[in-house]
Amino acid sequence: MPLQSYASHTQEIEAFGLGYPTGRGERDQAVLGSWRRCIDHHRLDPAQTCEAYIVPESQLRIHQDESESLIRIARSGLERLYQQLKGLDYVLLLADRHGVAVDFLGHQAQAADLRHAGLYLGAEWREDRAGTSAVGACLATGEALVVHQSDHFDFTHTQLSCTAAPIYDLRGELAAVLDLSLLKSPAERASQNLALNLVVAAARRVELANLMAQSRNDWVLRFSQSPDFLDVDPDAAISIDARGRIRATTHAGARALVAAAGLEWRKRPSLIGQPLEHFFDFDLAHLPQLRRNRPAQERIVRARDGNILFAHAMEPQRAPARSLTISAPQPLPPALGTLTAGDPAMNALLHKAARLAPQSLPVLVQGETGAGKEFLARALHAASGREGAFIAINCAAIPEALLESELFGYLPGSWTGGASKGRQGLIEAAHGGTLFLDEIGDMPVGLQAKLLRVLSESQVTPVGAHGPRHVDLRVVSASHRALATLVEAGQFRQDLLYRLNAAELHLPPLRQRQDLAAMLDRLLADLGGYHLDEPARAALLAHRWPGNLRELSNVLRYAVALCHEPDAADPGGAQVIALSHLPDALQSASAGDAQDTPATPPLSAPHAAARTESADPEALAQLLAQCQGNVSEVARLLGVNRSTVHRRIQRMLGQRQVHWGDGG
Ligand SMILES: Nc1ncnc2c1ncn2[C@@H]1O[C@H](COP(=O)(O)OP(=O)(O)OP(=O)(O)O)[C@@H](O)[C@H]1O
Repeated sequence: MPLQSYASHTQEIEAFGLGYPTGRGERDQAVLGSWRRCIDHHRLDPAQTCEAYIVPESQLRIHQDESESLIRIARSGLERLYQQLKGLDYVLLLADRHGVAVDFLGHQAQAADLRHAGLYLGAEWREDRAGTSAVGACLATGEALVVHQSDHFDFTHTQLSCTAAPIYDLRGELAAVLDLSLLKSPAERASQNLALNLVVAAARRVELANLMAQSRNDWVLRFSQSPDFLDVDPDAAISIDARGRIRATTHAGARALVAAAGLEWRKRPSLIGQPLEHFFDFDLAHLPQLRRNRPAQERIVRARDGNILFAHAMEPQRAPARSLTISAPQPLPPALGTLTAGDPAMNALLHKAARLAPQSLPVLVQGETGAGKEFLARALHAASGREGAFIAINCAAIPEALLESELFGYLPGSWTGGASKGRQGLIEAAHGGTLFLDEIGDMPVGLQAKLLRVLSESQVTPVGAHGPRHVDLRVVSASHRALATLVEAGQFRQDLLYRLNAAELHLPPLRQRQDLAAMLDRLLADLGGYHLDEPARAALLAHRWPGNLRELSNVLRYAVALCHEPDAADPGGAQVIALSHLPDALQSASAGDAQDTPATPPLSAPHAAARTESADPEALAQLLAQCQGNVSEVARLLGVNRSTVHRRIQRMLGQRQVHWGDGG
């Protein structure tokens, strides 16, 4: 494909934007998809050119810190790939999920040219900033692709040829992009086919290495279509916990599981936590037969859809893995240290949190409901050294009409329902401190634009005020919903997401934590020094904790209350919690079933009727009355979070209005 002039390049994209076919039939669909997003979604103008942007050094360090373990794991794979391509002038970039190049391998002799072209450490290739590029389009679609010369949206980059492949984390989320680029390339797009194969294979190997590094205490099952490559270069891998449930997968592993269960990829449920036998005709007990002491040709497994694969099972390493780092990790600040009892993933997350705490960088905390997102936000504030207050606001709990005045405040007389003296908003109240935006995914789209302005300009304008006021804020936000999915559905602004998630912390669900036993002891000590007998401990350890730490805390408080009752089995009322003190669901779980049932304390009839998502409105109303309108108490009794209760109340009120209206 010959190089285009600035004028014909701009014309082609503009014509495409207006719905005309492109002059070049050979344009790849993935490239055209990116052009469409650049025009319709990012509102970029092909006539406007812009040099590559390199983030400042201090920001680059934060991006590198966030991707530290990935960079370490990816490094040897990148170096191998770079060596394979030596002499061909390729540059290798590892970009994080924000599109910033956090690692780079290229000719130092060409450093100035590479930096100028954006093929350099710190270059930011997000689609909304740089237009169509291999990194940006790969981040937007999660698919590997080539963006060759005039495929680039911005004329500035049309000398480059770039090929990128996605790297997914163990939860199946896009974590990074591996990019192989050339400053000068042959005109033919097909010249990059080999680069595409190489980069896809390298990304797969990085995912495999990541899974191996993080699954030392689990079984790892690696798959291949052919026995010859099984032990040396498998296609996919999954890890399995001691109860035979999927703990982690590579991207190809996830695809293999979805195919094995005969599911459609787009409609797949969460794979993590599912038993192995949902996907294959064997279970945990069969894994030792798939170890390497048998020839690869004999290690055949059958998927539920009838497909045959070759498998290699690697048993958990019993001895704790020796740390690669020479120095001992720094102790955690006390506020953060209390959130772990030794789980390796939690420890790693908290060390990252400790590095982020003193910075003003916005942090997005993700995790299942009850996993401790607000606890972590408070600990980040405590460890930040910021002198202002910690101000928390639950965006799901405040009616939309009030949320704006709550956040921004208002001047006297600016609205009829307001206090006569006006009121300071929560954003201003957090000046010098931390603003915690809980359930940020529920913020109305109109307010999202206003919040974006506050974050980008550090200024807030109260309702009715003429001028803005400066605010010094640290924003921590949280959501149990995947915000990227909300962005795709048009319910959350992408530019706001980029403002909020400069750093992301993913809290592991309690069922994946290895410190459950120690957490039990710690929480019981905090409750006044209680102990568990063996059956009770076994039942608690076997439970799956769908409500996470909130559920655990409720169950323990319930058990503590019961173990004080006069009890024939324990006449002395010693502070020992027995199986009979636990909620019924946990007692039956200890008999081997009901693993997925939330173990909230037993409920009375209205409690039970109010508990399901399609809750009986009358039962919910009754429960609210019993708790004198205390939503937190209702949430505690139902074992759900406060925003769920608020959502149900709103639904209940809506249903009632319809009912009354019907009745005339
Ligand atoms: N580290 C912890 N130690 C002890 N209890 C905890 C811890 N973290 C959370 N909890 C318990 O879980 C409850 C819920 O915690 P938190 O509000 O931080 O969770 P969350 O993830 O923000 O929940 P939601 O998504 O429902 O808002 C707390 O009220 C507390 O009882």
